[in-house]
Amino acid sequence: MDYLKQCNIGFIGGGNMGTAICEALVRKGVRYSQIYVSGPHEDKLESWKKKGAHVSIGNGKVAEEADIIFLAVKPHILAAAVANIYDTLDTPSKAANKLFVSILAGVKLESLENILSRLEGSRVIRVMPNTPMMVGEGCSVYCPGQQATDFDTVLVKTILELSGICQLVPESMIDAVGGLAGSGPAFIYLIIEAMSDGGVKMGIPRTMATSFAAQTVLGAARMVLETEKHTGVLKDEVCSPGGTTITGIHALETGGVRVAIMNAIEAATKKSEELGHKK
Ligand SMILES: NC(=O)C1=CN([C@@H]2O[C@H](COP(=O)(O)OP(=O)(O)OC[C@H]3O[C@@H](n4cnc5c(N)ncnc54)[C@H](O)[C@@H]3O)[C@@H](O)[C@H]2O)C=CC1
Ligand SMILES: O=C(O)[C@@H]1CCC=N1
Repeated sequence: MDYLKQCNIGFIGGGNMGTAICEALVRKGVRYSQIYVSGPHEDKLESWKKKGAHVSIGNGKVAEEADIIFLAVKPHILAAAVANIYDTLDTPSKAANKLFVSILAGVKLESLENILSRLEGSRVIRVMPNTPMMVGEGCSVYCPGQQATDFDTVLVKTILELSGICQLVPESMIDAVGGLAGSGPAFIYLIIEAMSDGGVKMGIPRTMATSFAAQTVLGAARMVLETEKHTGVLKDEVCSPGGTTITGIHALETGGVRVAIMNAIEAATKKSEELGHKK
């Protein structure tokens, strides 16, 4: 953490996920004066600027000033975004200090290393974070590239663990983690919204229904993590024989909820693999 408070941290792309990672860092004591962010649109950088980050339109400044550089653009933008920094890091001595951290869905280490090969001596780590990092409840994984040092790996794990859990996984698992945990928050928002709709249908005011739904999801998640009981056991503890819950479970099973959720994670994983095959 000491190093994190001294180094400069860059974001090539300051959108939803870049913002979530930055917020996680700032909550733990990194200063906005250490943050460098770039993007093509001045208006989208305004909120970063107001908080005290250094903003720039081209990506060269971020590459030059930051020690750790998050690649946080959409996957199809990557090559253009990196090409934009070749002129800045034009000697091995400038590139050698740089650690790139890719959060891009689908893009493999091999492609990242190819794209960054002109920046001799640079290193890369592929990670898959999720937006709840913003509120201290992230779920991230990482996989180091060939040139990454032990220090780089510990550093990236430290950053991601500032805000939730983070585990090392083989690269072959990252697309599936993206489908489960990267995309997962959106699946859960949909479920919370549907629970809220159900509550409203049965007469609960909307604000109350949404907060009850969200707290119920939070409470159930903590029960799974803190009791370490099997989810089936926890479910059974809520279902009284002939009661309300098992009646609701029957309705869910009739609607194919398990299959729908499994299909969603399979589809998201396959989409991530597909993104990795596009150049
Ligand atoms: N949003 C999420 O929940 C997660 C996203 N990711 C990955 O994070 C990456 C970014 O996703 P989001 O933040 O959601 O997208 P976003 O669209 O919110 O942010 C992307 C940012 O890149 C900027 N940008 C566009 N062209 C650029 C260029 N040439 N140079 C520099 N910046 C440029 C855009 O102005 C925008 O601010 C994606 O590759 C995605 O796969 C990974 C995990 C979760
Ligand atoms: O939807 C996407 O492609 C990104 C990757 C994981 C979450 N959001």
